[in-house]
Parts: sequence; C-alpha cells; structure tokens
Amino acid sequence: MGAWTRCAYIDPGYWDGHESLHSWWTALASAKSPPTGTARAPTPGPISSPASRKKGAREARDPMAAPEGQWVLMATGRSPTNIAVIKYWGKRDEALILPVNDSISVTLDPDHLSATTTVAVSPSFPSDRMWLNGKEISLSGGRFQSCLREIRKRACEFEDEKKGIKIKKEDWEKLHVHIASYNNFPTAAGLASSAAGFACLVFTLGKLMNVKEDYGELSSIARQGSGSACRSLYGGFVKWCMGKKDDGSDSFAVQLADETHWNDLVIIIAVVSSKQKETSSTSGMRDTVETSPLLQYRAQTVVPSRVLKMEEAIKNQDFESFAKVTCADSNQFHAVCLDTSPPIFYMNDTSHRIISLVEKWNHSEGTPQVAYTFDAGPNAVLIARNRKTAALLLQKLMYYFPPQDKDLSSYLVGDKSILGDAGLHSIEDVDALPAPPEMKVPDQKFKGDVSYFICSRLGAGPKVVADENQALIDSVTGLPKGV
Ligand SMILES: Nc1ncnc2c1ncn2[C@@H]1O[C@H](COP(=O)(O)OP(=O)(O)OP(=O)(O)O)[C@@H](O)[C@H]1O
Ligand SMILES: C[C@@](O)(CCOP(=O)(O)OP(=O)(O)O)CC(=O)O
Repeated sequence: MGAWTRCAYIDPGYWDGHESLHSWWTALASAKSPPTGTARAPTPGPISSPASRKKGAREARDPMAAPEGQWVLMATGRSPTNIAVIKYWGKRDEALILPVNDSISVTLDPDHLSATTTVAVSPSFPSDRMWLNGKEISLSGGRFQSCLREIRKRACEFEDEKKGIKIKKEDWEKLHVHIASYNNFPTAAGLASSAAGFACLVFTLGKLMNVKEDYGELSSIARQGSGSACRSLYGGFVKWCMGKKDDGSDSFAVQLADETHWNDLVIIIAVVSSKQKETSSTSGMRDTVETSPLLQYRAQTVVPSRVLKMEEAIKNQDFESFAKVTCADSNQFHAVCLDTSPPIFYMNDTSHRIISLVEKWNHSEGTPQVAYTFDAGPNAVLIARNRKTAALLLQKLMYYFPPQDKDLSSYLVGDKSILGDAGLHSIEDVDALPAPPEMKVPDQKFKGDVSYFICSRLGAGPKVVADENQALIDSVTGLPKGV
C-alpha cells in the first residue's frame, strides 16, 4: 500500500477536530504515486523559473515563502517507530537524555507506523520553522535545538554544479531550515511518535546537510530529541547502550540483528486509546526517578541480567525466553510507575484484560505463544511467535473485543491479510467465533473497548524518500504543500 493512501490506517475518530490536517493530507494524497523508498542523495528543488512559477506558485505569495529566483534545497526521509522489549524508564541526565539502564527494542514496519519528514534550506528563509501533521509548532524547545545544533556542527560542503548551488561547511550555520513532518499514526498517544519523529528529523537533516557520521553517531543525536528515538535509527532488533560517560558520548544505539534475522514474528497492536495521555513519558519518568525506591533495584540489578537474556533469546530465536523476558519487563516497568508518588497509571481495564487473555492462553499451551508489552499508555503490543499463532490470537481478541460497527476492514489496519488467515472475512465470522476454551468467563464481551488493531511485523531503519512528489514541502515556495 502506498504511503499516501494510508489515511485508512488511522482510527476514524483520529480525524475529529483535525479538519485542517485532514484537508492538508487529502490534498497531498490526491497528489501523486506511491513511494519507492530508494535511497539517494538529497534532491535540490529547482531554481524557480518563470515556467515553474506559472505551474507551482500560489496566487497570493506567503511573505515568508522563498522569493522568486531563490533556490530551495530539500531532502525527505521516512523513519520507523520502535517498541521496547526491555524498557527505558528514568534518566541520569535530563538535558543530554542519558538513561539509567540499557534498553532493547524491535523496530516496526514503517509501512504501518512511521514518520515522514521533509527538510529544506534556502538563503531566503529568515528563520527555522516546523510543521507537524500540518500545524506549525515551535522549534524553540531544547530538544529540537539540540538536534539542529548537533547536525549543523557536522554538516559538510555540498555542491550541485548543474543547479548552481554551493554550500560551504561554515555556511550551513547561517542557513535556516523549514521542516514538515507527518506521522501515519496517532501522535503523543503512547505509540512512540517521538521516537519515529526525532529519528526521522536527525536522519533527514543529516542527508540534507551531507553529514558523514555513521548511524551510531546519528543515534546519539536523535537521543537528545527523545531517548527512545536513538533506537529508531536501525531496523530489526536494537540495543541502546546507556553508556557511563558524563558527556553522553558512549550512549548510543547498536543493531543486534536486522529485520530479516527472525522474520516469523508477527506484531498485533490493540489501540485501546488514541487520545493524548495524561502523563508524558518525560515527566512520568522524572517523577519515578525522584520518588520510586524500586527503580534503583530495577536499573542496577534486574535490567542488566535481563538484557543478557534478551540478547541470547534474540540470537537463538528462542521465543520462550524472548516472551518471558518481554512480559516480565513490561510488568516491572508498570510496577515502577505504580511505585511512583503520586502513582502513574498507564494501563486500564482493557489492557489488563488483554494481559489476562494472553497469560491464560500461554499457560494452557504450556509454552508462550504470544508476548505482550505496554509503553506509557494503555495500548497493547502483542508479539506472536508466527503467523499461525497471530491468526489464533486475532480470533481470541476479536471474540472479546468485537468491532463497534460492522466494518472489519477499518477495524484491522496494516497487514490486513491476517484477517483471511484467521478466517474472518465478515462481521458474521466474528459473531460466530467460539469462546476461547482457556478463559473462565467466556460469555463476557467488550465491544468498543478496542478502537482498532494494527497488524505489523519487524521493519527496516530510516530511508530516503527520493520521489519529490512525496516531499511534504513545495520545492518552489519552500512551504508545506497544501498549507
Ligand atoms: N514526526 C515528528 N517529528 C518531530 N517531532 C515529533 C514528531 N512526532 C512527534 N514528535 C514530538 O514528540 C512529541 C510526542 O511525544 P510523547 O512522548 O508525548 O508521545 P509518544 O512518543 O507518541 O508516546 P510514547 O513515547 O509514550 O510512546 C510531540 O509533541 C513532538 O514534540
Ligand atoms: C515507555 C517508553 O516508551 C519510554 C519512552 O520514553 P521517551 O523516549 O518518549 O522519553 P524521553 O526521552 O523523555 O523523550 C519505553 C521505551 O521506549 O523504552
């Protein structure tokens, strides 16, 4: 499925109150063909000519847009999100974003959950500006400033003789950027939009500014945008090494194995709520560090041995060990939240019901079939050992959490083929599902408690989007398309 037809992946309610974003997106969606995703050097926008102005320029020009005759140089990238199986929770340095423990994550398929970002520079831009999901946001926060500063420091000379553009290393400091980004899933709803977003920003700025540093170095810059973002610089299985140094230079991500290493795994996300959460990860973990006596024990004693176990499990594709450690770590992370004063509740009754369903099924099989993990929100991320298990899991989930209306195809987004594997072609198939035998109260159903499901898999790291039609910024005006 092409990136620009992915509105269907979003909870229909997600668009409520997002009218301007919706029309912005619709305008883009009707624009052009699906992405190719192939990597390539940044593509400079054309030097505006009378012909291109006639075609592309708006009737009333924005006073902040690039004046006619000025070049706009742009790059577009797409970055995945990731879900931690050993959680990062707690900082030892708030400004540099240095964690109290190592963490490990799986990168999700960017077709289903990712950020797409276009960055542009032009001598005509008077200031740095950013638009997120079609709305202008401030770049004045320390996190955005750190990422911009660190990338600018590493920018290298760029020349395009044909287009007559030459940018010397020292010139990058003087050039302002315009940034437009779009998440193909709900923002700030516990689905790690900050991870995809900051990874994408750093990756794409790095491409635009001809940064030569390796992904490890880029990951430590993305870390300064949002800790979990450092793990989105790689596909597959990724470890964020906490590091020991005060300057954070040894706190970066490494890839443990790429997305092809263990490709049996199927990921089903139950989106329990896509509303913005009450306690952000940043403030939640700050409170935990200040008040939870359990956190120290977790960081110093529990996590180090779990990280070793997890690395072994991944290396050997040992699902039993992988699932046990994943579930235990999610539960301990939420226990640490509960141990915070005042206590933080990220999970809700639906989250607890899903845990109970998985635990009972795993127990009845004698060996884990599915692992669950929950970030700073009620949404369940369920990792099934293979497709067959994922199809069985979906049947059980659909039995307890049938859709509110009759439209199955908007109730499960992402890899919809799993519906066929589960024998669920229509709402009648859902109604006819038998009660899972392992559950004690099979008759109770919770229609409407899950907003929708996403079926995904492990995915690759960030990519350049070479097709300029998919850029979010107009290469003539230097402003977001459709705004
Ligand atoms: N595409 C993006 N580009 C740049 N920044 C982004 C992007 N998407 C989100 N962000 C930043 O991340 C913030 C949301 O982060 P927050 O941690 O609250 O939610 P989340 O990452 O979706 O959830 P969680 O980390 O708990 O799973 C936004 O306010 C914005 O500053
Ligand atoms: C529960 C988590 O998702 C916490 C993520 O926290 P963030 O990376 O969003 O926090 P900041 O570094 O303050 O931006 C666990 C994880 O991803 O490891």
